[in-house]
Amino acid sequence: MLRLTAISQSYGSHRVLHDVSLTVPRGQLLCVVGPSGCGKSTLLRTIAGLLPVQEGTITVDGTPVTGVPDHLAVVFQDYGRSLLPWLSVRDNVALPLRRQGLRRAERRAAADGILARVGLEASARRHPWQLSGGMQQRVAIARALVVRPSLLLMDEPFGSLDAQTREDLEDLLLDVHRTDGTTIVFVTHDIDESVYVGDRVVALSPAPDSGIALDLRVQLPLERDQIATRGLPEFVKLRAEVGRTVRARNLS
Ligand SMILES: Nc1ncnc2c1ncn2[C@@H]1O[C@H](COP(=O)(O)OP(=O)(O)OP(=O)(O)O)[C@@H](O)[C@H]1O
Repeated sequence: MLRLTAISQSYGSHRVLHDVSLTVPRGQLLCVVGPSGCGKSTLLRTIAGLLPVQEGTITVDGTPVTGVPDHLAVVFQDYGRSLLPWLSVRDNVALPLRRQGLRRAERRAAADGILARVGLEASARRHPWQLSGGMQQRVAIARALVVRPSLLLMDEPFGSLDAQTREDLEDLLLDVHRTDGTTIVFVTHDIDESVYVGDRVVALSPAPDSGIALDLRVQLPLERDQIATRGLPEFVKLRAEVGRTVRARNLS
């Protein structure tokens, strides 16, 4: 379980988060929405231990976060820069396993298993620059999953992909979430996407509030379908509710 208690973060005199408290139960897929500059990435980087906590506390399974937590993986939007171009796809995915002391054959077998999972088994020997953007982001997701993270943080991971690829990766993420029960915090500026993939949607307010404007449970069937789910009255209602809250607070 991830627990944030009274978190406040500033850059100099610019306060970005104020008194944010949030509990994310194990296995939940939480989406964080809000306009550019409201602090979504700051929240994610703070949870990841990449920014020091200035005020408040963050715990993962009861342990305070003081650096990068164990069993954490992060996927950023910029897949192009996150992969090492001189390594094959398989070696990119296997890289995080070096720290776990696994032998080379074990690392490769684990990487191949995850690559099959994300539909890239045929590309294991290729290099990232030989792949499309969507395939590169699949590699980045595979590299995050290979460590079997208990907490997966994603910062607009599909933001720069075309619509079809984006939908495919949303469904891949849902499959991972359902199968592995990984706790996921997923930042997006796309309200539709947040309702489609989320178990829960939290909207952040920009300054001066700099807090949580909305915290909504998504009560949609677990089996989601890009066409059918988006046409459900409940989906339309939730999307409107998030959109109304965001607009009422001038969040987008
Ligand atoms: N390293 C930094 N130094 C100073 N100010 C920063 C830094 N990083 C972010 N900011 C500022 O903090 C605010 C929040 O930024 P943050 O990136 O967390 O927002 P965001 O909601 O993720 O935005 P986006 O959707 O554009 O990625 C912005 O006003 C931004 O300019």
